[in-house]
Amino acid sequence: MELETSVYRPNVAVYDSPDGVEVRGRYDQIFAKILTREALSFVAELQREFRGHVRYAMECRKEARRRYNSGAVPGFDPSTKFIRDGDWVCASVPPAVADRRVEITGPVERKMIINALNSGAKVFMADFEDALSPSWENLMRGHVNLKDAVDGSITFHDKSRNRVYKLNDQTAKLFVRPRGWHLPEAHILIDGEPATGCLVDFGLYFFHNYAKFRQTQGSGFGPFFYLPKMEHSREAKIWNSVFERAEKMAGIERGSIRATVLIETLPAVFQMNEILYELHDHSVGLNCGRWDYIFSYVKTFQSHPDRLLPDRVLVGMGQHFMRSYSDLLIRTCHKRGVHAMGGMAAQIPIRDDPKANEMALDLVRKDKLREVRAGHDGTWAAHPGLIPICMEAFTGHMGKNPNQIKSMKREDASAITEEDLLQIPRGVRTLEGLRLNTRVGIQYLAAWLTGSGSVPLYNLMEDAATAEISRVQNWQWIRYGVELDGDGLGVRVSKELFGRVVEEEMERIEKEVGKDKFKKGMYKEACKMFTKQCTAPELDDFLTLAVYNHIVAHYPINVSRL
Ligand SMILES: CC(=O)SCCNC(=O)CCNC(=O)[C@H](O)C(C)(C)COP(=O)(O)OP(=O)(O)OC[C@H]1O[C@@H](n2cnc3c(N)ncnc32)[C@H](O)[C@@H]1OP(=O)(O)O
Ligand SMILES: O=CC(=O)O
Ligand SMILES: [Mg+2]
Repeated sequence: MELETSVYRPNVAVYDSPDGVEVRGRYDQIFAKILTREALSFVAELQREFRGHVRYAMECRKEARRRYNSGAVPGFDPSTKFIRDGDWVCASVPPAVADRRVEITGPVERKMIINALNSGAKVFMADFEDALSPSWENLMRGHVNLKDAVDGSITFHDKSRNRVYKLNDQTAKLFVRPRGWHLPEAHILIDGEPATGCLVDFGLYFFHNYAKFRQTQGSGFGPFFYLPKMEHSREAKIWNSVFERAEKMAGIERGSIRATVLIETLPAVFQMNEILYELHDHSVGLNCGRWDYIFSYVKTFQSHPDRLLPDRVLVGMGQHFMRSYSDLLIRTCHKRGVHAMGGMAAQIPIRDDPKANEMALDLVRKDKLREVRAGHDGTWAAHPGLIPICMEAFTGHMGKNPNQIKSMKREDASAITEEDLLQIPRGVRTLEGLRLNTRVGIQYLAAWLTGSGSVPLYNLMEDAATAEISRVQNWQWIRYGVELDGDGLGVRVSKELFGRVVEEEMERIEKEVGKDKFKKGMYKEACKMFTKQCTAPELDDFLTLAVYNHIVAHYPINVSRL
């Protein structure tokens, strides 16, 4: 089916919402096939049953932050030692996804979904999170696209190239990543309050696709999910209950739904066993979400000027704290019988410069070889052009074995300590680091405000997670008047210096993108928002949450109640 959304005509049609549910997003006949009364009722049930738990979990995050801001550091929880020491395993891996050596990721955009499913990767993670700007249009089109993808009917006509895209016979297995617990969905009110974004993403996708997915993709299991940005196992416990609730509603076996949790916050690295324990029969592993993890390191230690990061480009997987995190994740997953997935190298193919392209591909190759040699069972690719390199690295090492769960136990990694996981990364801080953070942060935000959640910038993939690093690092450097020790100038970061950097980088952006695009884009608005966030007295928790209102488009309040 080709997706053609219709033109908005006020007051002619409304979504058929159940009691207590109000849809404030634009009406569209195509969206109405997703926002059915039954699907909205399911989302409302999830919201009503779990909103108290979510609220409590978010309060606990705030409480933990208060402790870290008063000097505490995260660590293993003595009260759950029995879980870490216990001899238990998760449910066995579903055969359909035993082999996940290369997973491609991307936003739930129509052409990209088809390209990703056809890419030759074993898995496609369709993203409502880091790679998506969660506007109403993007979200609803995303659901329409996924439904068409799961039932196999998805097509796309690229009119400019007169090219029709459709699915190959063999496609990647689909995982869906809903938003994090912290994000609301302001276009759907339940009992007068914005719904929890991830319950909307999960609920709508599950409701419409579970049956077909289990028949065609999951060989009796599924649907499959990736779960982002959790900070504690109590958040995994909520997901586990959501899954049980969904399975009950659908009348399918407990343990059908499977999820891989991204370990991408610093507190969560101390909770990996506990997270797997909570999800148990619903788990299919953990993944190293390295970019959010770096962001979370800065956020957790926002008030610890003795734990500053060096320039963003220097915080790679070679840093002791990053290597320890990935090694302990492998050890934990393999002890519990599930996949230990690697992460995303930020390099993407560079079309117009063969030498630079070769260097970028070589960095990806090295990163993937490090992962497979360490014992990871698979990895992420941001672009179809990287799949052959990732495949080669993993297949070269694993051969025909679908994974390394049994063969790479990594018992040596049991010795990893809290000190290893928290070790301060080494490297210098430079004015160029401050400039790059600023240039990237502003351009990413400008893209996000206009509907793009992942973009190529300076030959790297940038998404919400990578942009967050730029924002929080700038904030911390300004806050503590950090000395930029890497360029021999000994300059200290101040609001004045940052102000000058912003001005100069905006001029540079204008030159780079061209006057016309600069004028038509949202660079000035993005600059204002980014500057405000970097200089705020208190660090905002999330960039995308702080600016979310700018992409909320409520249609006439009375429309859904006519
Ligand atoms: C930290 C994290 O959370 S990582 C996970 C979240 N981030 C992501 O998923 C990023 C995914 N990747 C992307 O969004 C894109 O690759 C970008 C933005 C980085 C680069 O995009 P572009 O510059 O447009 O790529 P490019 O022009 O080289 O694309 C070439 C082709 O590959 C396709 N393509 C590029 N990336 C992807 C992808 N991830 N999935 C599917 N197809 C893709 C394009 O659609 C295009 O197809 P076409 O030739 O049929 O028109
Ligand atoms: O979601 C992945 C990350 O690296 O962040
Ligand atoms: Mg992430």
